Amino acid sequence: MVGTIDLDEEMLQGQADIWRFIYAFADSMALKSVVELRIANIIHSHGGAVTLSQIASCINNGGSRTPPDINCLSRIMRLLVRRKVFAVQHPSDGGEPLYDLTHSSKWILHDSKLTLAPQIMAQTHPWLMAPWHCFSRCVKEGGVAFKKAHGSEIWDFASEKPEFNGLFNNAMACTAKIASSAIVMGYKEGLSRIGSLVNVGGGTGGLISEIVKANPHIKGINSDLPHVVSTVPEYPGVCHIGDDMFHGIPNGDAIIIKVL
Ligand SMILES: C[S@@+](CC[C@H](N)C(=O)[O-])C[C@H]1O[C@@H](n2cnc3c(N)ncnc32)[C@H](O)[C@@H]1O
Repeated sequence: MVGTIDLDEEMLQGQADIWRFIYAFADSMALKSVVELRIANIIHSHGGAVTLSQIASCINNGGSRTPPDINCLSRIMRLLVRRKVFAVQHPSDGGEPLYDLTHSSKWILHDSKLTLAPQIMAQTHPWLMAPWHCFSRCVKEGGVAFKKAHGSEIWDFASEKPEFNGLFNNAMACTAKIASSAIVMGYKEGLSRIGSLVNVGGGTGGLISEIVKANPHIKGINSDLPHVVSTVPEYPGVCHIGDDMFHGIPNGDAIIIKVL
């Protein structure tokens, strides 16, 4: 048995840190719940700060006659106010607190051009959470956490499960959209000098389509695995090629690879 612990100030701080780590997942779970409930969109659609009752009245309960649990909602919102995802004002007349968006919650609006909502839904989904439970096995046995959790590599799993394929590709597409304007600006000069560009592992093609939109002289080629390109939308000036990059990469003047 390890010796007794001397509970001095540093040990107590150490204990507090461990409790914080134990419940660190609560932040992402609370975030997931407000994305599922579309709380940021509800506040946004009111055009300003709103009460919890107003928010609750707009939650889509899927036709259920049970009203949303405001007490539960208030606890989730209290945590996310603390994390600065939402802001709260307490009216001086003692009226109900008013909740508003912050710079963080503007990133979790559904259907916004720049949003991280699909990324939150993917990363907090049990499919993508399960591998995190396999870290110690990875240390003991070696190997990849995703395969330990699901029995197959992530890309094979995606090709067999359309729902996971969609969830993952939407998450990638939203982050590609966020980065695309910086890439278009950052590589402006290089892009002006090429006639064709291949995005290897380009997912659903959002990045290459933005590059081609800003540089219509470029022929864009989006290359990814067949189960990904079979679901992608058409973009003017972009063709999609479904292949394994280890078997070959389509010809082009230049290639771009982002997060592979
Ligand atoms: C992490 S995602 C990134 C997607 C995109 N590049 C982005 O930044 O949003 C990795 C992509 O690589 C693709 N990929 C994985 N293995 C591949 C392979 N062997 N050949 C072609 N694409 C592959 C996946 O299907 C997926 O779309």
